[in-house]
Amino acid sequence: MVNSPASDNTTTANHWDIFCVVVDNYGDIGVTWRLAKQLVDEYQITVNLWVDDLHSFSHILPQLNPYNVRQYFFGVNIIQWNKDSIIDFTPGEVLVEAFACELPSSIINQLVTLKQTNPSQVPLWINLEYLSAEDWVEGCHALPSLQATGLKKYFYFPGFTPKTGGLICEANLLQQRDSWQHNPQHKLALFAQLGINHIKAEDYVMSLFSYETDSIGVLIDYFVQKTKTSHILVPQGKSLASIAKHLSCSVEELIKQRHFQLNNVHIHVLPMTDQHGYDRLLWSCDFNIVRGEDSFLRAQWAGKPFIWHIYPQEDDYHLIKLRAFMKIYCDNLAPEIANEWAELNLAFNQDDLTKVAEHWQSIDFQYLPLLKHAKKWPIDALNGADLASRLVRFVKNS
Ligand SMILES: Cc1cn([C@H]2C[C@H](O)[C@@H](COP(=O)(O)OP(=O)(O)O[C@H]3O[C@@H](C)[C@H](O)[C@@H](O)[C@H]3O)O2)c(=O)[nH]c1=O
Repeated sequence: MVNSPASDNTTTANHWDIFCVVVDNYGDIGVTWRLAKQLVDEYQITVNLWVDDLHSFSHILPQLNPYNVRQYFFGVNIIQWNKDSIIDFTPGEVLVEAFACELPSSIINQLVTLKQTNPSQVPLWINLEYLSAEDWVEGCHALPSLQATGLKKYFYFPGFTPKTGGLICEANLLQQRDSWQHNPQHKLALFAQLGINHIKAEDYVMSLFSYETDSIGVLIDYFVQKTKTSHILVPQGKSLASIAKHLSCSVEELIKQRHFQLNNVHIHVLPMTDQHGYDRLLWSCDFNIVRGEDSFLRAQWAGKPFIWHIYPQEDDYHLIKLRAFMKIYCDNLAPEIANEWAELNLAFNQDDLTKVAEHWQSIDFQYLPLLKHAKKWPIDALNGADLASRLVRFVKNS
């Protein structure tokens, strides 16, 4: 990490600006932060990452000072913004508006003026959309939309097929994961670093980063009945409320005590770490429960079986997205395992506790084929090109 502060944002015309509004939780900033780091690291692009909420950001980048308007980490210029604070914006080559966050009118006006005076200098304006495995994504990816101002904005859809914008995955990530998983000492060292010294290499370890759901209690009860020692590692967040409810204690107690034991089950409350640390946590567990968009993808890159607790949307639209993903994930999986895994995910997301218990047990018995599938999946999902490389190519060809 190079740490010399960016003095201002008057970087070369050849820079990219990424704008992010933190709607909720960490997914919006999580995705844009990964993309910004990768564009710098692998494509030597100068990137300004404009973020409205540095407090949320600091949960996944602990070195960040939430009160500093401009700072520089991993080669990325991080700039705090709100509609009124943008006075010295210099357009670069590309302007990424993440997840339809609205750009300030001052910037739009600047682009309109540029179009009139120097059209070749107008940055390529891209709206980076949320990830979905639905079929319609292919047809909408990379379409331009003419704005009332005469400017053109392109819709960039990440996705799981060659005709979409791809998936964020750094060039060497899967090799790094393989060498990490090759030696069990890596995971034990990580657990020790997180303050847990008594996990043995053969223990069953699950990470849990979900929204609130009573399904978690069902899984705890399942592990309690088993003779094998299990550890549930819970980064501090929304899952704790459900654990506290199940254990009839308070979230504060969980956070204070950090370790709870029920028979052979150990529940450990972890601090949130940076993304690098979180990836390694996912690589180190036998099973991961993840959520939202970014941790969902990182669980896939971990090559381990997982449950996706999808971000809830109005009219249960999220279940359509969940089904679309499961359909492609299960494509090369034996139908009886695929069915159990899909039913488990549906039940978990719908708080259907009886079905969670039933399908979790089946999945537990089918762990090895599911693991084999999870290991192979990233190559199928990436289709030869990750999101950053497709995005850079898209910019070059536009
Ligand atoms: C637990 C943990 C997570 N993280 C990171 C991983 C991810 O980048 C980020 C979590 O983001 P997600 O997994 O996407 O889940 P999320 O629930 O935090 O974010 C959600 O926000 C909503 C507004 C969006 O609509 C959703 O699609 C989704 O993005 O936090 C760490 O860096 N360290 C940690 O210790």
